Amino acid sequence: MGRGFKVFVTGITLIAVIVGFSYIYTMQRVDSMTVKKYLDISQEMRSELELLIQEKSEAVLLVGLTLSHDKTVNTLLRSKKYNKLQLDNLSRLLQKYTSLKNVWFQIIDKHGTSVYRSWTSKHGDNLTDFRLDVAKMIRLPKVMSTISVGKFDMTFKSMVPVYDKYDRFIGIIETLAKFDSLVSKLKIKGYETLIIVDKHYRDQLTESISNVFVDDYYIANPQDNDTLVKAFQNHLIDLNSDTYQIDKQDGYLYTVLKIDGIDNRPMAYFVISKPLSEIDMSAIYETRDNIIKTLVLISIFLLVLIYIIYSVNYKKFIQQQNELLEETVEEKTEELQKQSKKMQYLAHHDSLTALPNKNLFLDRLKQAIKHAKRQHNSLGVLFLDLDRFKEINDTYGHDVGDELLRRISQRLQEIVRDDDTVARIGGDEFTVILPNTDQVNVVKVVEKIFEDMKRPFILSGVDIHATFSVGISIYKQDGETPDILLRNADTAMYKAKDSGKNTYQFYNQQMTELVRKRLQLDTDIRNGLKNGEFEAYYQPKIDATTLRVAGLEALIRWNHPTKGLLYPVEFIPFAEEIGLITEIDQYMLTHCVNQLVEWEAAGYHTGKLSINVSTKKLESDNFRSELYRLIEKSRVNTDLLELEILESQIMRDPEHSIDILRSVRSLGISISIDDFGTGYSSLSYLKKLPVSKLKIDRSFIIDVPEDEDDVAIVRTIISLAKNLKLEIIAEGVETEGQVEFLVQEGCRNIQGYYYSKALTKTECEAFMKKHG
Ligand SMILES: Nc1nc2c(ncn2[C@@H]2O[C@H](COP(=O)(O)O[C@H]3[C@@H](O)[C@H](n4cnc5c(=O)[nH]c(N)nc54)O[C@@H]3COP(=O)(O)O)[C@@H](O)[C@H]2O)c(=O)[nH]1
Repeated sequence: MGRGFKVFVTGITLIAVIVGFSYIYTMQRVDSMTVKKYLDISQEMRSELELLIQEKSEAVLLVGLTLSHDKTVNTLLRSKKYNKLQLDNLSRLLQKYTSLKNVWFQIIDKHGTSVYRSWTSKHGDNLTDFRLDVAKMIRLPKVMSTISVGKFDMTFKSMVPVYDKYDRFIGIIETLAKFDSLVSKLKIKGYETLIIVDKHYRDQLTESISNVFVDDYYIANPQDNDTLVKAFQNHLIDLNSDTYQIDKQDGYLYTVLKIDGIDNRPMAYFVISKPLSEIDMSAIYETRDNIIKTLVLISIFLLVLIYIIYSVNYKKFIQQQNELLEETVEEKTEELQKQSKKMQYLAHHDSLTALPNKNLFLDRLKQAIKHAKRQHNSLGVLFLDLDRFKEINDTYGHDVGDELLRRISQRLQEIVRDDDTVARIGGDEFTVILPNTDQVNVVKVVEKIFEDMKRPFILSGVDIHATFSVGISIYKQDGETPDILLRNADTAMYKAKDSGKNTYQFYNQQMTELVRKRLQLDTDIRNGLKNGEFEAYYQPKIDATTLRVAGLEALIRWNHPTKGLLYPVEFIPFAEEIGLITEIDQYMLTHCVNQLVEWEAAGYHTGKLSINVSTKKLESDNFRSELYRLIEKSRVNTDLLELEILESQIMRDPEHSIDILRSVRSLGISISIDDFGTGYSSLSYLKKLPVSKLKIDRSFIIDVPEDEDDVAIVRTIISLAKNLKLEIIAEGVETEGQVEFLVQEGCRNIQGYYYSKALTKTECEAFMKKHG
């Protein structure tokens, strides 16, 4: 897991914890504030009630005290004329002018007998028998203010002793008042009040006013609040609770003020209520909202902070991950490439010798064929089968056999060129691709192999001689596809086996012979050049009008040690094919230039001596420098030197030929186009070529002047030479008619048997003396 992600998770967790704790704190804070609010309201309601009770008690006491000093009351008590008392009027006045509603009076004499009741005419009954407070007052008269429960209801009560002028106790003024005003005053303050008398007064309230009891609890003012009565009936109000109570069902807050009686037992309960909806909770909600707002702001701040830290870290993390990924991808790619290379290598190579196997061989052969096709070249396929390999295996064991195969493959690779492919396609079968080659060179490679195999392989201290039977197929005469070439080489290999092993065979039997001959020729030419078997013959060129020598053409002859005198046609084309023509040309150039120098020195009239040069020689890298050196060394008169180049060879690459011929021309040497008319010269090139002479090919001369077509061709060539201001010569002239025709047409330089064949040096010297 990245650092950025850790920061993110930690941050979110932190926010969640903060939000959680803050929520709990907020709720607790709201709860405690609500509790406090309810407690305050509860306390306020109680205080309000207590104050009202106190006020009411004091008011009732004050009325009692005032009456105790009233003369009429005093007189009446002393005279016992009680019926004269009219205190109900006082009740009415109080109701009218004060907040004291429903006030009653009772006058009790010093013996405890009720002598007057303002609410009834009943009197004369002694109260000490059943009223403890009255008995107490009689014994010890003193002012008493209390709340008490009678047989009608619960009331405020004051008892004030009355004294005569001699301070003798003569009676008691008892003032009674109901709670109505108190309830209505609380209502004004927004509180509903239910006054409940404890159940142990149940029996005492024989003439109860409200007549409503709930579980023997007397409800003093049921008419004031029906909801409260029902809540009490439904036990939603706990009378003994000394704190507030919440009635969520009806939406009220209750608080109970308990008042004990004179006997210290619970006497009455004032249930004060306030609708929850009227309690001002705005301060609490405001505080709650402020806390939430602060919380939200802190969370947003933390979120932003975390986002910034996270994004910074995340970018780093992504970058690290990318780098890591790149590294991993690179490593894996390298690994895969290595594995793939290894797999490819194994799929394409022989495990014993590490040589290409058959698959790779066929693939390489396919490529070589494509290349040969494009370049118009041939290629050779060798199929080598070890002779008597089974015997070697059986005699020396498989390990030696394997080692032999390994060593053979090493040697084969050393013998061939880098471009060649050696493959092992079977137990003792090897194949070789020799691109861009011909039959002769193929055989040379095979013979090199045979030569190398003459060296024994020393394995486990034993000299082992290995020989091969080799089959050869050549693209494209023996096949144009890898399969066919391989199959034909294989077939040829079997022929080689049948021919007694340790030999090679071309797929085409005649070719084997031909190649053998050519190979022999190759060796012979090299030896001939070394041994001075080649000789220059010279054929005179005659000016038919003067019959004098106009020039000489050097023509090669080969004094073959076994075959006698050989003409160029028997070896020049082959020498061109295998590249030896350049050495032959060099030999002729050197030899003829020196001969020319010699003849000139001797005073022979040679005219221009023309030497045949192949374009291979012309195009060779050092041709110009060699020629230059030769001229320098021999001090030959280059005006007497002419090179004859075949038209067909020039026209293979005329642009290139132009450059070379120009450089030759710059040395003062003339250039003649040989066999003109057969090489399809383009007139535009002809104009550009730095040549000075055209030689009409013998094939056009043979049938003139009889053949009209040849006559027309010869005329055209002569006319072309004239127009291009080139010299003209005809070759292969054998008859007088041909001479006459040519002279008549304007070609006076004649070469041919009519005048002379090619002559040896001595013969030529004699000819020149005669026609010089
Ligand atoms: N690169 C080199 N090419 C050479 C060289 N020497 C010769 N050649 C090439 O060989 C071609 C054949 O030459 P050759 O066999 O010597 O024949 C020449 C003449 O003997 C023959 N000739 C001449 N007159 C007649 C004739 O009246 N009748 C007839 N049947 N043959 C005749 O023609 C050959 C000369 O031809 P050309 O060279 O075209 O003038 C030869 O064509 C050369 O291309 C060499 O040293 N290097």
